Amino acid sequence: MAKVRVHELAKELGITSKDALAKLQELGEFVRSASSTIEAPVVKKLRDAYPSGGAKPVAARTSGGAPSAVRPSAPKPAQAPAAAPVASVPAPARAADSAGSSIKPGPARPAAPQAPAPRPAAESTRPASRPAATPGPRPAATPGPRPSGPRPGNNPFSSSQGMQRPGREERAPRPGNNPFATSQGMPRPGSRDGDRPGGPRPAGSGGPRPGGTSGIPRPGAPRTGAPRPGGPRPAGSGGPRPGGSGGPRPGGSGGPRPNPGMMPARTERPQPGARPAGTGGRGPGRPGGAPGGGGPAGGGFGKGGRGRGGTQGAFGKGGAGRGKQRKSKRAKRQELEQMSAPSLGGVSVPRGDGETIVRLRRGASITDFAEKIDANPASLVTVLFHLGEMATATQSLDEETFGVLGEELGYKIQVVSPEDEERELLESFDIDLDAELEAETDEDLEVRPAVVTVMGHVDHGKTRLLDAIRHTNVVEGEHGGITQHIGAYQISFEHDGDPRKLTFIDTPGHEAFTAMRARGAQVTDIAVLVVAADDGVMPQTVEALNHAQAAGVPIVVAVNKIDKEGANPDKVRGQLTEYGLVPEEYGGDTMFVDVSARQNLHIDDLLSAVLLTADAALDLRANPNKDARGVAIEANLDRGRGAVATVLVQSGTLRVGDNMVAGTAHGRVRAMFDEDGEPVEVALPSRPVQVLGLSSVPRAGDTFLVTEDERTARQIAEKREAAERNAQLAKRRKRISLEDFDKAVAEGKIDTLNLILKGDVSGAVEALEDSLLKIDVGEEVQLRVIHRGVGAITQNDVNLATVDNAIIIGFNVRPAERVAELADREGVDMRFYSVIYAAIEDIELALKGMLKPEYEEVQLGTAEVREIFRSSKFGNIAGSIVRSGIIRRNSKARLLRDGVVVAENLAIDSLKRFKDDATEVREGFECGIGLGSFNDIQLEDVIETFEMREKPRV
Ligand SMILES: Nc1nc2c(ncn2[C@@H]2O[C@H](COP(=O)(O)OP(=O)(O)OP(=O)(O)O)[C@@H](O)[C@H]2O)c(=O)[nH]1
Repeated sequence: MAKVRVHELAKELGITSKDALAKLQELGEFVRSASSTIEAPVVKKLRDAYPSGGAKPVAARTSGGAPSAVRPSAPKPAQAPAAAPVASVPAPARAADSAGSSIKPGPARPAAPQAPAPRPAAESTRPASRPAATPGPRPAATPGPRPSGPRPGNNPFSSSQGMQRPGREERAPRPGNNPFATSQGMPRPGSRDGDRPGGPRPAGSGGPRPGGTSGIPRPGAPRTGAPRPGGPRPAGSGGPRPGGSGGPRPGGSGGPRPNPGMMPARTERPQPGARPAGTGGRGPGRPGGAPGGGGPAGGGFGKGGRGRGGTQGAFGKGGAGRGKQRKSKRAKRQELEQMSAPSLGGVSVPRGDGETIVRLRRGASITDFAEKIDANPASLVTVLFHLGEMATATQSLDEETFGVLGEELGYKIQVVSPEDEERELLESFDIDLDAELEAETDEDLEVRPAVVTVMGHVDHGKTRLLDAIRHTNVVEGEHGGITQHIGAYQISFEHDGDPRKLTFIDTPGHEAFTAMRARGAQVTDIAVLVVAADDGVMPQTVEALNHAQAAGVPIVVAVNKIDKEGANPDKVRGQLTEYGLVPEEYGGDTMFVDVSARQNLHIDDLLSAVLLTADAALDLRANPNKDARGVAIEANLDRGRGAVATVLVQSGTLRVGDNMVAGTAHGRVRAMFDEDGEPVEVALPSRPVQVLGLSSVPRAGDTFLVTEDERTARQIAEKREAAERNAQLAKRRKRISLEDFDKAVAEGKIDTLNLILKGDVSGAVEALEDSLLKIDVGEEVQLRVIHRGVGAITQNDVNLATVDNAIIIGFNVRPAERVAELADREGVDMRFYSVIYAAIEDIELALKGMLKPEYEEVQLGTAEVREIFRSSKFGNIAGSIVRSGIIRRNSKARLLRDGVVVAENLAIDSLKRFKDDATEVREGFECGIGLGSFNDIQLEDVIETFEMREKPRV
């Protein structure tokens, strides 16, 4: 939003630019040239000086929040204390009081109470309709201009204003609160602040980093999520905390209205090509961000820099002394760009050309995006809000949300997928697994044993069957070792006269299977589905079946317990036909083998069936002549031996002494053991072995690989850990939800709505499924119930939903506590119903793209305004005390006066505790609140904050 330039205003007032400039100087406002822009209060001053001039309210033109371009004259000889309420508090007093109030009483109070009559010029932004609370006349109403005399005002930089005190000589230096004025300042015993170049504390000095360097980009430096030099940290915010304790954080506050004209704080010599400091907190395309570090301690919240400063008081501090002269071409250009930048939701953001690709890591936040496009994160939050999505600047967003935002702004956002992330990670270590596989020829590949998982309903004999199979091992007993459970084992047996091997995952049940799949590990080649012939198909049979089918793994059915009375293998065959497993003898392609695990009946037949199915359906070959790659099956921490992991080699050969990384664990293989506890020197593809020597315990399903040296392994592990942390953050948002299902379909992301149905009784689940399947879904989408079951929603359900992007429907059932947490972490949408029709209606609406989320307002907290710090640059800052709940930055807000809402649709644009940016401030504490461009704040106003939360459907 453009600000008024001197010549424009002069024209409006019917005077020449020269006159206007002269008058401004007379009024104590140094403005460089006729084309300089001026701030509302200065405009007001000039208007007041020419009362007959145009009466168009200029404040409205600047109310859009554009930062000030006022060039206050510097240095000023003396100034009024009116707008600098707490600057004169001696430093020790501030320190002593640091735990409590940031708004000091006593001598630090503004002089306003002494001068109730005229209102400061800055208040001219107040809507005219408001009843004037001040009884005295406003300056504007004063008949006749007062050309040169000092007048009450709140411009701390103006030499010609200030509250005149009786008995004081007008121009004599007086103790004031502008630490940058050469001729004033509360004398401090022993203080040499005034002598120090750059003021008492260089602006934004929050730590040891020189402000100048904070703007230097590091080309090619990978971003790990941590703040870095050249990143979004604002000028001089050198504090160790991300975001800097002193400076405006990328969250967008702290430097709510940065001054475009100012150069980076503390950057005496701007470095060519250096990124302007203060990126995080500044407006699009603006150079300075100079308000930068919140460092100044001039007021309750900060002090000024040298020579000139923005706000004294709450957010106050000055920029570098010579900023004015240093308004570079770039600064001007950016100012111009900003003026012409399109705005959405009242904010200006730099736009892409629709082709610009922005790559973001998983778990990236608006701040990360803002950094890439050089925008103000707070503006992006606003834009996103106008697009119907709510997020804070630092909250991790999912790809879809970024997509919406990017599209609006003309950027193509690519969120790096987990696979790409892993690939890129490995590529950075010169490891390219895909290229490795592609380069393999038939000569390199050798047959490997199939990897089998046994699944089935509880008590149908999985464990017993695994035992029976293990005992068929023809080489068993050769080593005389004690058989032990290591999570997997390999057997050798003869099939059609050939010696063959099979590897069994020895953790029966589909839990492990799904957990591994959820981690992207496809370990199993074939599933053996155990069904007790006397019991038939049971809920977990179906669940296991669904899991195997979802993974596209061929199934062999073991009809167990045929020795038992009442065993009815045919019934099992018939039942499973209904689930798509048609026995060969019925003309299907699934092999059914009747066995008795207890009596060791037909176990060989079962193994043959597994082999035949594997040979028929799968190409089981791998290259053994390379470094090993594989998956961790299970792991535990052993007191004596440290981390013990059972890994399955999938390709290559694993050797003792190899350096390996498994998930986020790394180390050197100290020793390997097989399932008989025998030491192993080498492990070929499909061979499970127990490995000693890892730094920590990997998770089941973590992939492992052998690296050239230990350092590489460690670095990969560390990077994976960082990536995982980020991914966790991103997952907190829903993967797929009913509300955005149609959007996902429209974007071609999915074409099937996968559902998992859980209910309290099977009748209800069936009824629900029947009704759902009857919904006319149209041609573009499909509805698939990938699993249904009776009972509470389990971890497995969530895992399955994670893998297959499904939504869980709970009918009269709830998830266990930890399951709800898991779902939340994984971003799985769970919905609960107690009326079937409600569920059907929601699904129907979702399929039609008509299910919109419902939001309700939830109050977060209230704060009472106790002090108002006026700043021509940042607008008014409400020095407040939190009366209830919490005040959170970026949250929505409204302003109440005497219980009546006087302003809606506000946002906590900036939030400070003392000089530091705060994310939130709790009840009982004081803080400085900036409401963006909204300035009509009065003492005792109540700022109420709230957020819109999605209403759960019932
Ligand atoms: N008669 C008979 N009983 C069997 C057979 N197989 C297993 N059982 C018995 O069935 C019971 C359950 O067997 P498990 O092997 O523990 O079953 P599971 O499926 O592993 O059970 P969970 O681990 O609880 O899921 C045990 O008492 C076994 O002895 C069989 O072929 N015939």
